[in-house]
Amino acid sequence: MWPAPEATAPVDATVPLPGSKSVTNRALLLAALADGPGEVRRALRSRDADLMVAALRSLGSELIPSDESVSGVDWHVVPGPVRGGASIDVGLAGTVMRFVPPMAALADGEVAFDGDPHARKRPMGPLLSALRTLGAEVVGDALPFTIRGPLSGGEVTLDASASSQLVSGLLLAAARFDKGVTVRHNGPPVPSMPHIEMTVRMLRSAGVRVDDGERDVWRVEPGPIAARDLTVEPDLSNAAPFLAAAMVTGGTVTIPGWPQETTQPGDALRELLPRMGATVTRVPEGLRLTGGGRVDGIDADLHDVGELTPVIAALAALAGSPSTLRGVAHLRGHETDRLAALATEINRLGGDVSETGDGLVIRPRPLRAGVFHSYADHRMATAGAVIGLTVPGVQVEDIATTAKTLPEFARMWALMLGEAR
Ligand SMILES: O=C(O)C1=C[C@@H](OP(=O)(O)O)[C@@H](O)[C@H](O)C1
Ligand SMILES: C=C(OP(=O)(O)O)C(=O)O
Repeated sequence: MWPAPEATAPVDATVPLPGSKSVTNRALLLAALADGPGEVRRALRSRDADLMVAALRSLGSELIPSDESVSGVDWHVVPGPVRGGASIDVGLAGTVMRFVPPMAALADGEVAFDGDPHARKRPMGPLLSALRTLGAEVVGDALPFTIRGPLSGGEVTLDASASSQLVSGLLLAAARFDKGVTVRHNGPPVPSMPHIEMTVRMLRSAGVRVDDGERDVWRVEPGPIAARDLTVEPDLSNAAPFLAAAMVTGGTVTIPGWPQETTQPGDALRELLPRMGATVTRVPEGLRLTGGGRVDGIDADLHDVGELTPVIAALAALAGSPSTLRGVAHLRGHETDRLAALATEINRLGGDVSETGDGLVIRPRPLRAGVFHSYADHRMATAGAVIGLTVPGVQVEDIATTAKTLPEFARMWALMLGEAR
């Protein structure tokens, strides 16, 4: 149990954030598939990133760290032929469970995958069926499963409405398939499209030809993936709880190094948080948010930026008017069923949250002390921390689960509050 610190004054802090999980894990995998040694700088060090590093090493690449500090690590990556015989632990990392199997299908031996208990429930079926269609032998439709390549590539249709990562995973390794790949989505809209855009842009930056001109169709041409020297952007989704702290305390938080242009969904905070009453400006130091002393409810479709939902829901629970969050049915397949978890935990503290088919309706009520469970979900834990800023006596269970993407969270939170004025 972590007694969530209450804010005694408006926060006034600059919060440097480590690298993006999504960029780090794509960059490492592309470096391991590249045509020569490359560098991934200021990479995130966290459970999900460590699992990716271990997976790539067990498939035959060398990853050598240098310049390691709390803000990240520089990796020198020496790609090797993709080899079978490995057993890969994906933990609870969507980026490992969906991005590594298509790469493993390049090996001509068997590769076994398993993960945390809840990882076995996360959607994998459409990706594993796609790998079968493309020529791999796959045993299993969810974790645990085994893959035996090599596959040849070609055309495949899948329903990616459960997760954009099902598409990203296929695209990331596809230039190394003999025939490349054409992926067609057929089903309800794909969530988290900015993450597919991130995949496409990172492939193009590595010299891979990608055609995404037709809606829901992606074509990756076979060819080399160029070795690169890449610096990872700060994780903008992990900016959410810190920016939220400025909102609920009527303070100011500055995030250094906010990119001018990015495919990270966290960039949508610049638009969403002003709709909830914040003032957001770009300053020479980075992105600055100032809270107005009160939080407004919001009606928002978060389909493209689902990973922001837990912190937005926490803010909504502390707002002065009701909120409706829509378009996020796929959050039921995230680290936990996030819609059920948010409703249960906010209601446990005296809130009034109901689940809809694709989101949440949140009617603010005065909240009281109690335990906020995190369900092994880093973003549930940070949502609990936000609520605890203004509700005395909130205890967040398993704050250590923030290590999935931000191992230093509790220390950074204390540091931010220490800078309160
Ligand atoms: O490709 C990625 O890096 C991610 C894609 C999204 O997954 P879903 O499409 O499953 O929401 C996002 O929620 C996740 O945190 C990271
Ligand atoms: C959904 C998330 O993670 P994952 O990469 O495991 O899907 C997330 O970080 O919010």
